[in-house]
Amino acid sequence: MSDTNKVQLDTGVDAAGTIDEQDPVLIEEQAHLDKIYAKLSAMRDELAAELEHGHEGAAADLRALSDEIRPDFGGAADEVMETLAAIETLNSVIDAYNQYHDFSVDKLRRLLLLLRQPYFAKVRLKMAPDRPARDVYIGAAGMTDERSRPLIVDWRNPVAETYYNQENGQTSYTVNGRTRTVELELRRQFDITRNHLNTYFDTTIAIEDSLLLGALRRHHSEKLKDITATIQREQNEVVRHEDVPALLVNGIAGSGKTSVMLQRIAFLLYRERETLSPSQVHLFGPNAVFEHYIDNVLPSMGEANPQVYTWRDFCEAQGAGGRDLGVDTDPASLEALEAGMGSLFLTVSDLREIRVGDTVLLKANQVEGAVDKYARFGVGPRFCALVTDDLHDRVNRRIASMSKDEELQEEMLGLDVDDQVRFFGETVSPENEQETASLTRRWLEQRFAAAHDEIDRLAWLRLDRVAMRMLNKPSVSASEWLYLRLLITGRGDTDARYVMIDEVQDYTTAQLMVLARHFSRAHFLMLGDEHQAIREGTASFAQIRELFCRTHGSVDECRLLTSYRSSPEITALFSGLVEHDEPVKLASVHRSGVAPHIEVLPDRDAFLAALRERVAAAHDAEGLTAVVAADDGAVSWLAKQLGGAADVIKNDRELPATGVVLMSLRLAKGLEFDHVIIPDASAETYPDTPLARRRLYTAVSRAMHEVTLLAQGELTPLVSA
Ligand SMILES: Nc1ncnc2c1ncn2[C@@H]1O[C@H](COP(=O)(O)OP(=O)(O)OP(=O)(O)O)[C@@H](O)[C@H]1O
Repeated sequence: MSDTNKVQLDTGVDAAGTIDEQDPVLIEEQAHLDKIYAKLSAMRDELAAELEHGHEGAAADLRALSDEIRPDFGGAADEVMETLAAIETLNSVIDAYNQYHDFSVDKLRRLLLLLRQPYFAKVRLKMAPDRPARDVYIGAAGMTDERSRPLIVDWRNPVAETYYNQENGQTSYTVNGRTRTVELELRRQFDITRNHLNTYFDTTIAIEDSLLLGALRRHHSEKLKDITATIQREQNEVVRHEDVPALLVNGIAGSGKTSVMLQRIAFLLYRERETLSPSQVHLFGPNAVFEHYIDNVLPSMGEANPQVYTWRDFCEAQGAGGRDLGVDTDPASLEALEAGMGSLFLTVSDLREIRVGDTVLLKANQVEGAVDKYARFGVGPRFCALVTDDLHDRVNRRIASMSKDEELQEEMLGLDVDDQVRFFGETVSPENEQETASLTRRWLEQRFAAAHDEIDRLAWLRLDRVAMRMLNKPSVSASEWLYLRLLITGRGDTDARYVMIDEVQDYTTAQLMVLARHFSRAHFLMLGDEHQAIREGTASFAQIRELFCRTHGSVDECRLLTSYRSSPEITALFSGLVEHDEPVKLASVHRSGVAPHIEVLPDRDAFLAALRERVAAAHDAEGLTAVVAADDGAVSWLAKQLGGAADVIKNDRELPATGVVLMSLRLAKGLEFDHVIIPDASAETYPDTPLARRRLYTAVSRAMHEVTLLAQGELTPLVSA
């Protein structure tokens, strides 16, 4: 936080930290809270009762309405019309009930959220010089009273921007693209638990975020928490950023990138609630431990989680699993595939028959027939769409001819009652040859429905073989396979609206090329820290910018330069590791803490004794300590040496709240701990190379309050003892 930020002026707490019960502001605000809390409670009770009775009422109404409908499709035209009209009425009544029900359930969800903490701030705003100022209370959700007057405004509402701007006096907010200038007379923060006002903070001269400092004093928690009440100004610029095709956030370790990304998802789900569903938002994280770490944030804000993947999950979901994952694929090979499309011709050995189980529905030469028919268009999206349609037709024709096969007809006639009901919705007894054939066809269509899915997922094309030939390589990676499929089909996920990539500095240009093409219509939010690129060969921010300018037209950028995680001492240690030509000034908002402990041990015995001593001490301390080793080999060796003293974290494990864990740097990505012990801070593991520098920066910056570096033999030249 900058030096210009001053301590707040008024609070309900005196210098000794005791609450002044006589403080008139505290009394007035507690009275307001009592009133709002009582209203929220009454609304909750009323709505819960209404929903309960509504269920019974709705069920009775629907029964009565459906009793009135006499299905009559065989009678005169006007009777049929009448029946159809009655069904339509019934459907619209059901829709109305559903809408009412959805609205009520959503309102109840908001009420329950607010009853935990009705609001966390208020701003007093003068909307126009000749109008009196009005108070706006801001909370995790919005709520109006029975006359539609706002009781609490959602933090994502445009007017709440005046709180996050952290400006006193003249400030502004944007509604529907128009900027409104207003006068902020008061910005008051509240610490509230249910109906109890613990304290408040007024920030009337310059802004210091007292709530933030309070929030940061706490210990590590096993799950990341939302930061709704304390989003800082630079972070708010990302959360409320206008909707652009690609937004790249470059932020130092602990600057809140992950938190900001989740707040932005909540913001988008609110602002676009009419059209955006969480399933249209895709989030890429570094590993499964991280996935568990963040999975509570959106639900705690009353929003559903998006689709979360690691690169591996994505490849597997796309059917590209089982290959090398392509994290080292050279972008040049994807470019070579693209360049090779113009001269690509398919031969019969590139094609595969279409089968379901043991039944071959189309032989490879029949598939070749479809391919040859459209070869003149050249292999690509148009060709692919035409071949696909043709293959669907061929499968349908094949099923039609199979339905005349006597053996298959016999098989259909022999279906037991359960299967008949499953396939036809009723039991059947065909009366003539035509009916038998028609039922056999319906049955075969369902039995071989998977053939159509196979056609759509390009099972008829031996993509690996084609790619190997184009690249002249003995095998292809998942990245190459996926990219070629995208080039041929021209379509990835066209329904996706937003793709969020956390830790983007760990992706290669090739991986990002695949994602940019797969989610070609989606808007991207990419967040990362170039100093935390822990693998060789990943994309630089300049390369990311260049790629997305090409694929998405433009890239907007935001920077986050304050660490909200680490103490000033730890921030100084990891910012000292940033390569020197970078003119960045990194800051911590924390009060001073403990100096880093750096110890060089002469031999293995001395090293292990020191490590065991530190681990034992960590068990007695509060919070969670992580021993972060450079790689999996080091983790195995240390696990043996430490015995049960440290809990080894492998992929897909949740973090405990306290104790000591042992994990590799790769898995520690994106996480944080009260205390980090780096057991291999030697010159051998962390030599003076740019990669080792970034790896050490990443390891050190996982620490909130304490960091210990132990080196056996020579200390890494990157730090001084
Ligand atoms: N505005 C804020 N208010 C309260 N806490 C915050 C705020 N911003 C960040 N934090 C806290 O700081 C810590 C770091 O945040 P986060 O993990 O989102 O940072 P990051 O930039 O993704 O870190 P890294 O890149 O090092 O993994 C978290 O504990 C988060 O809750």
